[in-house]
This record gives sequence, structure tokens and C-alpha cells, in this order.
Amino acid sequence: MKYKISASILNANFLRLGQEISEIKDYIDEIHLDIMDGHYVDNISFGPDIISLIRKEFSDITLDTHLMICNPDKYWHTFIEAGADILVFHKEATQKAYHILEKIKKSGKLAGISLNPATDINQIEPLVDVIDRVLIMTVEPGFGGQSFIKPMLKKIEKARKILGDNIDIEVDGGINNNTVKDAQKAGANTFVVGSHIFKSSDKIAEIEKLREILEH
Ligand SMILES: O=C(CO)[C@H](O)[C@H](O)COP(=O)(O)O
Repeated sequence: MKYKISASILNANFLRLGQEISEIKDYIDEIHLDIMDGHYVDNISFGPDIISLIRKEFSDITLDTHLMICNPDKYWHTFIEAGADILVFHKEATQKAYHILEKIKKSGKLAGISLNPATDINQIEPLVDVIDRVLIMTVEPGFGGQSFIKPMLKKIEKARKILGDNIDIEVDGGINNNTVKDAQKAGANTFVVGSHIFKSSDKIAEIEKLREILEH
């Protein structure tokens, strides 16, 4: 399966966000946008207005939007209107996951479901026919810069068995040169990388190193 690098701007310098995105956009496959509401997770990030600005400035970038918010049923469409191409929300945040996924797909965008580390992978089984992507949290959601939780490798393997080869498995949290290959071997094909890129003094060199590892 084709692999993708989805660069998470959570740890970018927000005062110069446009330049930060401009610098890496030709080297990555997607920009990953972490939306945090201070309720579903203990952090507040940014909202749809920032996505609209990014969309206007960079019309050709794929925007992978990860809602870590309560009540995704109330807000999903706001993020589609703002310019998200892929919309992922948390299974734990709603009883209406199937219904929301169907609506996202009907809007012509890609739909994904995300699971916290403690949530059983079997929870995705009833949703398989309406998802394009499963996002497996490999840290507790809320903050960048945490360490990859190794037991998630088994969960990724189980997810790949359930999903077959046509649905993306995205891993999010603690992805770097030391963890990306194990995640790929377990069955992941989409890699969210945040601080490893944005805290580096040479972002492009780090992305190229990751590609080198993923290709060999
Ligand atoms: O969803 C997230 C946190 O909830 C971030 O996208 C994720 O942690 C990526 O950051 P890093 O690569 O620094 O771990």
C-alpha cells in the first residue's frame, strides 16, 4: 500500500505558520490538523478559521483533519466547509459514529475514525463499510512530543487484518526515525509526524530520512 506522511502542525511555530507549511509542503503528502476543544482532551489548539486560512493559501495541499472534540455530530460540517479533505473523529466521542461517517462521505470527502490507546480495535468492525481511514492513537491524545506506546503495534496488526488493503491505517503520536518502520511493518501506511519535523533545524532532511526508512 502506498505510504503517506501527514505532517502535524501542532508543534509548529503558529506565529509563522504560513512559512512553516510553505517550507515543507512539497515534501509531504498531507498536512495533519489537530482540533482540540479542551473537553475531549486537556488541550485547546485551533478551530475552523485557521483551516480556512490554510485552505485559501494552499489550495493544492491535502488537509487531514483530526477532531479531538466532544459532539463531532454538531461540528463535522464546519470543518468540511472550512476546507478539510479528510475528516477523522473519535469513536469514544459519539454514539452516532456510523451516521456521521455516512454524512462525511456523502459530502464527497474522505471519512475516518480514531481510537484512543485503550479502545478495543473491534469497535471499528461495524464501521468498515463507511470508512476510508482508521487513525490509531499511539500516544494519549492531547499533546505532541510524547513517546510512542509500543503495545499499539499489536493493535495495528489486528486493524490491518480487519480492514484488508484498501483502508488507510494512520498512526499518530511519537512517530520518528526509531518508530516509523515498526509501525509500517505492523500494517500502518499513513504516518502523522509532528515534533520530529517541526522541532528540527532541518525539516526537509528529516522528512527525507523518514522516506528513506519507509522505502527500504
Ligand atoms: O494528535 C496528536 C496529539 O494528540 C498529535 O498529532 C501527535 O501527537 C503528533 O505529534 P508528535 O509527532 O509530536 O507526537
